[in-house]
Amino acid sequence: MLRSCTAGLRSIWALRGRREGAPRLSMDLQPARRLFSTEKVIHKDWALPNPSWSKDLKLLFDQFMKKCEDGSWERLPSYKRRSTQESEDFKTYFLDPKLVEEERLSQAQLFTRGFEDGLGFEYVIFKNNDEKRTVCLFQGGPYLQGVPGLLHGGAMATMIDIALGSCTGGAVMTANLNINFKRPVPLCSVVVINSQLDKLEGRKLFLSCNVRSVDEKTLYSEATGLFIKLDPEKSST
Ligand SMILES: CCCCCCCCCCCCCCCCCC(=O)SCCNC(=O)CCNC(=O)[C@H](O)C(C)(C)COP(=O)(O)OP(=O)(O)OC[C@H]1O[C@@H](n2cnc3c(N)ncnc32)[C@H](O)[C@@H]1OP(=O)(O)O
Repeated sequence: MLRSCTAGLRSIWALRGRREGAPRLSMDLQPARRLFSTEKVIHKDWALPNPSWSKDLKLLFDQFMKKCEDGSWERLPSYKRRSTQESEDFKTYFLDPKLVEEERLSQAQLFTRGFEDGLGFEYVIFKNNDEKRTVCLFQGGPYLQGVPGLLHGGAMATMIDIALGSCTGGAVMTANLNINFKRPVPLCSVVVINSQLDKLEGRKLFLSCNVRSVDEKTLYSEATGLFIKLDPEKSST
């Protein structure tokens, strides 16, 4: 497993920088072109295959894309940054302007999308709206190591949080996350996170998920989460 991971790393480094394109632009470019390139990076959809994806991940991706054809499933796009409108909406709930400098905020990005291709979180989420459930395909790269050769539990927790959150829609916050780690996840392997909305009670959304190997034989983790719809009348900070 580690050998294939090293081989993967070599090709990852060879490809390094190609995905975003923009950072490789030389500094003598006109400001307008730089701005255009930056915009392209911000609006790039990261939930699409790239050369670091393993055969398993690509195969599962293709299977779910087929399921999307009749409209029962949809692939959720994933961006590094929220749109200006979304950010403004969220600010009304909890962002005290005194807490984060505007300049810092302009640099903010979703941390799961902050790694080079294949080194961190590679994932895509498919949603079935009628059944109120999602399937997240996740390949955790070598920079997410905890115990040597294994995925860090915090990285798994992050993906579980995102997978459960993707079942909710709208402005919510995680209030409680409860995870049972049953088997360690090999680094660079692909896991499937099946999440569902179990119960909606006022502003409270109760969700659960399991994390399995691609062949479904290994149950890596089980988790439950409580998400709370934000109340526009209340500030959370
Ligand atoms: C613009 C949005 C765009 C969305 C796009 C969607 C795109 C989908 C795809 C991407 C998905 C990404 C997901 C990302 C997920 C990341 C989430 C985080 O990291 S979040 C970061 C990590 N999270 C944080 O930092 C959250 C920090 N915590 C908070 O901000 C607040 O505690 C709160 C907002 C969670 C609730 O506050 P508040 O609104 O004042 O609510 P109350 O106190 O009034 O309670 C209401 C009800 O809930 C009960 N209840 C509450 N808590 C618990 C609990 N723990 N245990 C049990 N119960 C609890 C409470 O008893 C009451 O019940 P009842 O009496 O009605 O029966």
